[in-house]
Amino acid sequence: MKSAVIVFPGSNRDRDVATALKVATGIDPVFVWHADTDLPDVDLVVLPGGFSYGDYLRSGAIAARAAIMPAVAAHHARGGYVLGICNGFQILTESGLLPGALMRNAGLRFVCRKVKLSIERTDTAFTRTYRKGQVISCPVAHHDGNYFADPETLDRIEGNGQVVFRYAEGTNPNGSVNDIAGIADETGRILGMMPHPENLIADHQGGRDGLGLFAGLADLQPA
Ligand SMILES: NC(=O)CC[C@H](N)C(=O)O
Repeated sequence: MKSAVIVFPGSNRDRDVATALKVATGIDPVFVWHADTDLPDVDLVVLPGGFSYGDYLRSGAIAARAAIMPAVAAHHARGGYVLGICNGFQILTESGLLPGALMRNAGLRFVCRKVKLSIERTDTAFTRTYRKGQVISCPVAHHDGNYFADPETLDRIEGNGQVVFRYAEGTNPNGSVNDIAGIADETGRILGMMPHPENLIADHQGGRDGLGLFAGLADLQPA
C-alpha cells in the first residue's frame, strides 16, 4: 500500500500519521508539499492534523485552495482513497470533498483529551478491523471540531450511512450534531474525522485503539 502525506505550512501531525502508517503497513509514506501540483503514484492520500496557515480565515479554508488539492480530488475520482484527520477533515469540508462544516467548539475552548468513539461502519477500508458498535478510545485536540450540516444534508448523510464514528458515552467534546466524529463520502473512499487515531498506536501513548484504522489500510487495493 503506497501513501502520501500532504504537508501544509502549519501541519503538525504529518510525522505522527507517517509513523502510524509505517507501524501498521511496514511502508513509509511519501511527504508531498502543498505547493506541488502532482501526486506520486499512491493508493492513499492523507491530509494530516495541524494548524494549516495558522487557522486564519477558517480552519482549513486556505489549505483547501492549495495547489495540490485538484490532484487530491483527481486521485479520489480515479478510485483512490483519502484520509483527513482533524485539520485534514476541516480541509475536506472546506474543499467540498465532504459535506458539512466544522464550526468553533460549542464550549468556545480548545479541547485536548481522550474521548470514546463508537464504530458505526465496518464496511470501509478505514474501519474494517473494528467490530460494528465497538467503542474505542481516541484523543482529540482542536478548537473547531463542532460538526454541522443543514437538516437536509444531515438527513442525507445519515440515510446513506455516511457517519463512520460517533462520540460515545457522553464524551462529545465540541457539540457536534448527532455526536458525529467522522464521516465518509458516498463512495466510502474518503474519511474525515476530528479525533487522532495516529496518536493512540503504542502503549506509551496510553493504548493502541487507533492502530486498527491504519492496519485496515495495509492491503488497500485500488477501487
Ligand atoms: N489538531 C488539529 O488538527 C487542530 C485542528 C484545527 N487547527 C483546530 O484547532 O480546530
